[in-house]
Amino acid sequence: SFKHARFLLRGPHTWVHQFPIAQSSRQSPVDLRSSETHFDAKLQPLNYDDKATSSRMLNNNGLSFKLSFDDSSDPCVLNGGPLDGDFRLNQLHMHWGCDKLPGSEHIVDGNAYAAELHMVHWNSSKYSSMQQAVTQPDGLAVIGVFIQVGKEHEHKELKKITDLLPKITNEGSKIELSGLNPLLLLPSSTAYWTYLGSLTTPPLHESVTWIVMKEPLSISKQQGRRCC
Ligand SMILES: NS(=O)(=O)c1cccc(F)c1
Ligand SMILES: [Zn+2]
Repeated sequence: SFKHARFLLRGPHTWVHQFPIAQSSRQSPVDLRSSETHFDAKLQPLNYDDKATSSRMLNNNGLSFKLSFDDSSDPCVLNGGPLDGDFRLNQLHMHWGCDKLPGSEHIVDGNAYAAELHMVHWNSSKYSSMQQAVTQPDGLAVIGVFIQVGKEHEHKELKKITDLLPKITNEGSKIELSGLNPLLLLPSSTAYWTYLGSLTTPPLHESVTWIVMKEPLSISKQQGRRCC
């Protein structure tokens, strides 16, 4: 939201003054060290029950974009994986760097990616809105998908988003985007890491079950240039 945008400009090291939770126990992002992960046979495959058709793309803070979904009617529902119950897709957004600077929030064995897509869902089995769920320890599930700049391979569904970026360069500008299928934004491999964490930006609520896909998506070099 706008009121938190100014913290993004100051950087994470300043957040602890306003948000002491930044020093707490389940803060995200983390460095995912494969040697410290373990296979959990109880984990189910991720499942999307339905595919959202309508969404609104917004340049939410001049630094990034947010694609908001209508999670009241025709919800896009995620379940399975580490989740108990249904989680409705509320918004998706991306964190990116610029040119050679990586922008992913999670890193894997110390390596960062060019960008990271976040698909934010709230627990509609237990709560009645995103606003109510966002402060609860089992309130949110965020799927993180790493993005690397590939050679030719342009990810079709992601292209629907990056092609629109030049149209929302100003803060607060909005554009409709219908027919996006979040399922197609997931990589072909369903392998994922999962851990209990938090929002990665203020207000840093410790309400997120993170599901980080192991396989990155690729975007072409010129698509990546639109993200600067
Ligand atoms: N970057 S993130 O942890 O997905 C996030 C930050 C703030 C609000 C939100 F709904 C999701
Ligand atoms: Zn995010």
